[in-house]
Amino acid sequence: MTIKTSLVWFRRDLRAFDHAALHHALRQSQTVHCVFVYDTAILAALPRRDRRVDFIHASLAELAGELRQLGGDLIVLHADAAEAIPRLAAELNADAVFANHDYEPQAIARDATVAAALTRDARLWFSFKDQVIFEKDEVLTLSAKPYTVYTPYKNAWLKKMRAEPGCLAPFAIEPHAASLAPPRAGTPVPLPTLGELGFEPSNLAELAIPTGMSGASMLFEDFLPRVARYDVARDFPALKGPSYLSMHLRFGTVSLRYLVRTIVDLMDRGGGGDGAPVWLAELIWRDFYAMILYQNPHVEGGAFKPAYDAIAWDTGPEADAAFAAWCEGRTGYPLVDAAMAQLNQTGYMHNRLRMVTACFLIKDLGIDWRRGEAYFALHLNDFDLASNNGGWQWASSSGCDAQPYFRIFNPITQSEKFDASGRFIRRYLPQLKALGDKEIHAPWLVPRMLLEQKNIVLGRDYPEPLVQHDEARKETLERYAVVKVVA
Ligand SMILES: Cc1cc2nc3c(=O)[nH]c(=O)nc-3n(C[C@H](O)[C@H](O)[C@H](O)COP(=O)(O)OP(=O)(O)OC[C@H]3O[C@@H](n4cnc5c(N)ncnc54)[C@H](O)[C@@H]3O)c2cc1C
Repeated sequence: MTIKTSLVWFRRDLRAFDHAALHHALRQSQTVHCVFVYDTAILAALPRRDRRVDFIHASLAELAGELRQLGGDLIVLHADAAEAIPRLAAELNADAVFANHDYEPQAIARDATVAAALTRDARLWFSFKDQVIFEKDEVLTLSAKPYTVYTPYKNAWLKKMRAEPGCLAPFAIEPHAASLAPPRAGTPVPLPTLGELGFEPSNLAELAIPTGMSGASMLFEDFLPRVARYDVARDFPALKGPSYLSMHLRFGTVSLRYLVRTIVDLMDRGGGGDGAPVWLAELIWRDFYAMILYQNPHVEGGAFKPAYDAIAWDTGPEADAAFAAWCEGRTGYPLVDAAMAQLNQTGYMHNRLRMVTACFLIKDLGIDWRRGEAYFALHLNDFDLASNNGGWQWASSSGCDAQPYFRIFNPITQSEKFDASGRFIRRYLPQLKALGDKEIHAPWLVPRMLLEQKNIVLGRDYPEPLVQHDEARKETLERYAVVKVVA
């Protein structure tokens, strides 16, 4: 079928290469327009200084530039996307709109609204898998059911990837770029400024967080020589262990197919050491959680295992005060507080620390995991509903393949093990700098006199611990007794 005019709607796929929707639109259409919508339905809930909006803003400038290099253009709107896309399709007289799949419940509902409006206008809606390698029900158990346990899912995923190598093939853009619609009369229109969108610049540039396709490529180049040691280095927050690509995967400034292809090729050539398969396994976790959310939309707001919804969490002013202390990094547990400072100052948090802080909120403070999930959603640069929910439900033991409810991280032991010399803690809690490597993990255990010598007064320079871990642990085991029978 040849379509006269199409519109490609960019969402979480801000790149001009290896792009499923753009590839299909170009191959099937005579003329292809491209659009990105700053969706007021999403932006309304965000703080006015948001690194993600900054990131999108910078990444769109690069995307628009790339599309122009290819002979096309990027239309950028600031509107309610569900109304704006059918309206723009009508204005352009587009016969079809192309986009890539999204698996979040609100996005699925929005896309259904757009598709219905297009159909009413006798236009077509096409969407494609792009942000994951395998989606929906592509990886099923032998009894044709969705997996709920990660390791067998991973094995089936790997087997399918080997059996169908085409799943990693790139969706070429350049050879088909002649179909891109040239800039319309009166264009290029300058992209809206952050101010015009109602936002202020965040500290993204100050943090030197690389943006756009070039930023993603730079991070991956930097990571490749380190991948062989990823299996070890990834657990120590003071080290440059992981790839820092999560924000790019979130906004699609990098192609997941390219990442997987590169790592698999490396492994096939005997490279990548012990780290490459571990890193690949993390990318598979991402597919796994996207599949879990798609198959079980009830996880947004409720426990994957419904029995866990019966747990009574602490509420009221004391719980609110404890939650505020956790958010602001004032729990008195240095590793937890340093991790929260990292999140609050940079929007990133190391994976080990996401586990530690989540576990602390739920199992030391007795606070509903959904409150922590929402806080992360607001502050994480890489916030992704599926992975964030999966991570929180893992920590609260309510998720698929979660840690057992009786497994409760000891925040001091975690600190001694994964930040033994306190390097990470000192980076974010300079007021504890003077403490020794052994003392820094639990300052309240350090004799007062010694603290005084170091000019540290608990309660003045750093908080007393909010709870005693051993007592909190006992309370948590009692709290979880309601699920014991079904766990
Ligand atoms: C409570 C909690 C909340 C989380 N929230 C998010 C979130 O909102 N967005 C997000 O992308 N990740 C989330 N994660 C997963 C993980 O912490 C981050 O993906 C990782 O820290 C990002 O850093 P990186 O890119 O350097 O990762 P790397 O270690 O380099 O891993 C490479 C990529 O694999 C994927 N990945 C790694 N670990 C996981 C995982 N456990 N689950 C799913 N995908 C994974 C990410 O896309 C990541 O960019 C969460 C984990 C927990 C425990």
